[in-house]
Amino acid sequence: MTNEKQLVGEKAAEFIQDGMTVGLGTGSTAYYFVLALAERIKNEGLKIVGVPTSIATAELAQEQGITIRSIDEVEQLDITVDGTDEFDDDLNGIKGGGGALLIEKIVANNSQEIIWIADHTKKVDQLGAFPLPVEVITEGSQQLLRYFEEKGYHPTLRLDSEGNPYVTDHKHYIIDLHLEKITHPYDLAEELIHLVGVVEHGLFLNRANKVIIAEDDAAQIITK
Ligand SMILES: O=C[C@H](O)[C@H](O)[C@H](O)COP(=O)(O)O
Repeated sequence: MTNEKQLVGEKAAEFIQDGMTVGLGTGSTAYYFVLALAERIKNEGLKIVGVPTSIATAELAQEQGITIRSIDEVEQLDITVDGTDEFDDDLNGIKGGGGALLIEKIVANNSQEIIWIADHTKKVDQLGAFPLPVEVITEGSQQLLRYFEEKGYHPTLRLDSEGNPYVTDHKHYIIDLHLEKITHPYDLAEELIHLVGVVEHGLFLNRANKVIIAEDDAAQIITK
């Protein structure tokens, strides 16, 4: 059986050119991109700088011998390759299932081109079946949970494998909103970002330029 995540990760690595500064996404699909990029660096002598979007990706990139810099050590990025939890026909998406949405969004905002890589399950007609992650500061998180409950957003505080609140790389909590259908993503994004205590949310709207998706055992490129 085809490993779809590996297929699209390897395809995305073909888009990287010598001399580029490259945003390195987070998650089980981005993992394969990082491995494929490291292969190209070893085999072809590409000189690239990677900007990781999480501690986990920074560690992986270092293990693989990729030169890394933080987002504050580069002026801007040529390209970012990242996974996604869902995306629709407009290439709007939900990200943050792996808890890395904050730096992923900062890196995305400073990238000239953004490619998402996805197995076939990630394409949806309407966003929302995947719980929408909202990164919040720890203090006041109970109040935000109550607010979301009252709004009918069906919030849950994300827990780690031991049942404790999940803590992000930047020491925040994540509240997942179980919305099922997001009919007005731009309005929701606007509401969330203005709530005091919310650091960032996982709606990535009008950001990706391309999605590489696995369909029928082949990598298909969807361009905006
Ligand atoms: O926080 C995690 C990121 O947004 C990931 O890119 C997203 O969750 C997709 O991850 P995966 O490729 O593991 O499904």
